[in-house]
Amino acid sequence: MSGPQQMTRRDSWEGNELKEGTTLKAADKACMECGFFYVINHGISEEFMDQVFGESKKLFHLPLDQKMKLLRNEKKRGYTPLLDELLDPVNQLCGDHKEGYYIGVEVPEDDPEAERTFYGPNLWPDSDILPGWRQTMEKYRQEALEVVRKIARLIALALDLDFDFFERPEMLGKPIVILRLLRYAGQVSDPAKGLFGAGAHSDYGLLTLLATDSVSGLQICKDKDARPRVWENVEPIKGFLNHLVALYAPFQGLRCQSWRYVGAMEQRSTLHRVLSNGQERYSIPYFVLPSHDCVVECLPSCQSKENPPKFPPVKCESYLLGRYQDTHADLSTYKEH
Ligand SMILES: O=C(O)CCC(=O)C(=O)O
Ligand SMILES: [Fe+2]
Repeated sequence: MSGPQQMTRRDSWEGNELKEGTTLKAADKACMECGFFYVINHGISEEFMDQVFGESKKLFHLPLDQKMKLLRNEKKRGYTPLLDELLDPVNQLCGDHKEGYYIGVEVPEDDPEAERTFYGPNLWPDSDILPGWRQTMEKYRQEALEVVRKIARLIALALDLDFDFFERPEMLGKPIVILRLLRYAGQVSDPAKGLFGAGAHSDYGLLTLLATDSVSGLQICKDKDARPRVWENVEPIKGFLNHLVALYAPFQGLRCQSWRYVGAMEQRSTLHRVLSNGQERYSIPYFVLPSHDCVVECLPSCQSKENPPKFPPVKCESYLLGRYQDTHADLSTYKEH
């Protein structure tokens, strides 16, 4: 039997016991009702978060030709220029008004694992230009993964699974993680004209941990099928500068069909987008997916004869690859650079 009491006994959140499952219930409710929740007291210091944002800013403020030398490669690592990504082709006139930088799991070129689609060496800015940059990002990637693991335990318990369900080797044992630095340049969004900081989309993984600065812009739509769609602001929380937003992205079968929001979203995480108000804005989503070979299918605790799986099983690697191909510009577009 798994449940709140077991979580209290076996684990704690940085020393704060999960009293009578209060945190568990809150996370469960947040996932059920909207798929987004704030995470505070997560153990990553405010000072370090400031450092990570500071380093991100330094990278984006490099001259464009230097950033283009780090243009994303076939492994989806490196710099993505303004307009590179088009998340909502139906409603967007052009790509997102944001630039980004992808950092994944670091696997040396000569390691056989580097052949995996989403593993391999990262592209790092020259340490003469940005000293300590790589170390800061690697440290953040590590610390954020620990936070994700803890949240995954809560979600497992909420789904009535063993608390370590997501820690199995094919899941978060060898996860695909993608740390992405983002900068919204401040071009004012205008939905009526099809101009967005980031077009409406659902994330693709198991969980996204999103760090934002204090500039507004993120919005969610709890029911993507409602017409007109209702968009709600996800404001940075005042008084808790150092917070993260966790987006439970119920990756295909990791979703629980009996959960209201999953029913509403059909298969993906809560729809969200970014509208820019003219101010420069920085954010750092951290996408966590299971291993390449994980066959993602409906959880046993979420199906029955009356409620059979809605989607066929899919391999994590193929699914993610498809989503990237659908949303990013063809690399040949940048050939002239
Ligand atoms: O910048 C944000 O707040 C959200 C970014 C986002 O949704 C994404 O990159 O998937
Ligand atoms: Fe997203």
